[in-house]
Formats: sequence, structure tokens, C-alpha cells
Amino acid sequence: MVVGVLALQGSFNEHIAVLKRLGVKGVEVRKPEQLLSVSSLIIPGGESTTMAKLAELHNLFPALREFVQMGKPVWGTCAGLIFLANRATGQKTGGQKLIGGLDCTVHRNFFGSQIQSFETELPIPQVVAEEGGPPSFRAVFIRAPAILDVGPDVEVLADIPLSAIETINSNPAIPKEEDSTESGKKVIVAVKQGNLLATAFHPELTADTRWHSYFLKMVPEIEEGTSDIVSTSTSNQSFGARSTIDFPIYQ
Ligand SMILES: NC(=O)CC[C@H](N)C(=O)O
Repeated sequence: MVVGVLALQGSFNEHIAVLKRLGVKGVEVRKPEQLLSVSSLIIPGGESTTMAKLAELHNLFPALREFVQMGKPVWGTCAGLIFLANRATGQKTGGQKLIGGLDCTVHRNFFGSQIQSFETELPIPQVVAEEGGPPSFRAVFIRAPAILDVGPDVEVLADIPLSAIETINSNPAIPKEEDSTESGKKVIVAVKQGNLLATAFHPELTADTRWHSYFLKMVPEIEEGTSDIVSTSTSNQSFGARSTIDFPIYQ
């Protein structure tokens, strides 16, 4: 099984390093024809407007849209989530092209700018049901988007109560709640819709491989048992601890 990682810009090396740790080959994708030789695709975080411009330059949009519509598993992380959304707000002047396919509205920089990046523990019951391990996941949000609304076929896998994010008050883009604790308002940060998975945070920057393992199980070869994925049994996982992969890990 070979997983494509869109390698125009952003954290594609980090995803390839995690796949390697799971015993799966990840290959950099920059041209439309490369999509013909991969079973699934990860669209990494980065700068979504730049990524869109580079994707246009490489004439990647028609092939990416066809890949999604063929039902191939695609996982968008952060900027990749924005790429997959049908609707996006908070874009730069002039907007940006989207692949689409994911029935949701995403706010491009919901949590604010780089200085409002943060980490938080996210309860991830559906992923834990598949992958085991601790009930929460240490999620890294970097100039992160968020999902404001979803269609009926979209399953919410993680959300954050607005009251939990102190930075929320410093970001004018976020609707002010009289008392967000009372309102119980939440914002969605991870979803699944058929062959599409999207997270507003960066699992590739942590030592916890459960999101990658969860995504790989969406790939048909895994279901047919013909994969070479390394067992990620929870006993040998180093959740949150410094890992042996090549890249710095947020603690
Ligand atoms: N870490 C990220 O991928 C940030 C994405 C950023 N919100 C953008 O649209 O460019």
C-alpha cells in the first residue's frame, strides 16, 4: 500500500515520517499523474492560499477533485481541511480555490493568527474505539481553522467548547458569546464523511500515531488485510512521549 502526501508546501515530511513509523510507504505528490499510483492521500497543513496557488500552477485541481469523487480515502489536516471543505470563510481577499467534497463550512483562521496557536487535550471517543489508548489526544493547533457547520452525512469526531479557548477573546473573527460557558457553544475540529477525514490540528507533530492509524484503516487494502501496517497496539505506543521519529515533537 502506498499513501500519497501532497507535497506542495507545509508539513508533508512529518506525515511521511509517521507513515514510515507505521511501516507504510508515503510518497510525495506534486503532479496529477502521481495520484494514479497511490491508494489514498494526505493533504498536510501549511498556508492554504499558497497551497491553492501552487496546486493551480501544477494543474492539480481536476485530478484532486476526481480522486475525492472516486471515493479514495483523503485526509486533510489544517490547511488540508480547508482544501476539502465545500465552503470557506475568513479567506484572504480574492479567496482561494478549494477541492471540495466535504459538506461543511470552515473558517480559515478561526482561532486567530500564529501567536494564538495552542495545544489542548481533545476527547476522541470514536478514534479510541478503533485504536485504543488514552481517552484524549494532545492536539496541536497552529493558526488553525475550525468547522462552523456540517451537513447530515458528516460525523463529528472532535470539538472544542468555546469557553475552553482563552484566546477566543483576542480574536475578533470569533462571535462573542455573552457567556460561552452558559451557551455551551462548541466548534468542530475533526470530522469524517465517507472517504474523507479532516482535522483542524496536526497529529503529524506528535508521537501519538492513532489518527494516522485510524486513517489507514479507511484504505481498502487494510480492510482486506493485505496491508503491511505495523501493529499500533496501544501497549507499544508512546502517547505524548518523545518519539523515535525524525522530527521535533510538541510536548
Ligand atoms: N497550520 C495550518 O495549516 C494553517 C492553515 C491556515 N489557517 C491557512 O489557511 O493558511
